Amino acid sequence: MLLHFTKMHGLGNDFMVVDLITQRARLRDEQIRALADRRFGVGFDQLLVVEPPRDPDMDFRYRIYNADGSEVENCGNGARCFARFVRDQRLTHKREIRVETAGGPLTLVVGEDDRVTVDMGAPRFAPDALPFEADEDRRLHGLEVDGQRLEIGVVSMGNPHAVLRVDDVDTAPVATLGPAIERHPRFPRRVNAGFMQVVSPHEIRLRVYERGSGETLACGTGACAAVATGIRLGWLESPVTVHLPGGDLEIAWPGGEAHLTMTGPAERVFEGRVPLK
Ligand SMILES: N[C@@H](CCC[C@H](N)C(=O)O)C(=O)O
Repeated sequence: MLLHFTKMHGLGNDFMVVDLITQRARLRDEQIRALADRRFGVGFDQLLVVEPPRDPDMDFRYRIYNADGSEVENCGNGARCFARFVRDQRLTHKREIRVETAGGPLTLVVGEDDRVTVDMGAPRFAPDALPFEADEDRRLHGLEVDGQRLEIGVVSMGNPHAVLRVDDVDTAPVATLGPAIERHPRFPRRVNAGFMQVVSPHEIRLRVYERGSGETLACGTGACAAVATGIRLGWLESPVTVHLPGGDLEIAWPGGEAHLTMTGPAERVFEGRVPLK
């Protein structure tokens, strides 16, 4: 069969978006990996799938797969693209859209300027939420990686994140430490690894080595995880502008059990049809 898709991106974190409401398909892991291939396939960091909701209070089910074929709980940049997509495809006319994800419900709000604000829920710092094998429930945890002792924050934004503060993101060893943190045995379901440079209380620079996709130009949940960690540790104050290699996100979090909001762009690139082998 030929699968109709739309290529989109949020700050260069790129997606293949597939509507499985008006077309029928089942995508196996190996098919997702083949489609994700940047030379032989469509090429993307994540595949986003639009499905009918299982919960009648929701508008859609939002499913997310990494380039390695693994299904994941949440994707922040993807959530903004998802909101643009369902409106552009006329699957809804709503500006406030409720979606169910494997990591819990999300609310997506499309502004008049087409920027999308996502209610990302409350960050969860309990190690069991990721999960992370911790000796104690602390704000910073020691982690031995490649013979070095790192101090990391751990936080779930529906999906798991480790956050490491660095002096300069340009020289941070993201390509070597990133995969070592991602697959560290103390993270049994692997983890996304964020490298954060604090510029001022309202501004950070961030690079993220994503679980299942490698380093991306931007990571929405990673930006939320870094800001939540920085505010909890007293390094940052809400709101915070996050400078990622692909552009900027605005993150606000009043603290405690309050929800984080993330605002940024969502761009459509092209549409196509690809054979499903
Ligand atoms: N790009 C994303 C996160 C995608 C999922 C992540 N790689 C995971 O495995 O949890 C974002 O914008 O949040």
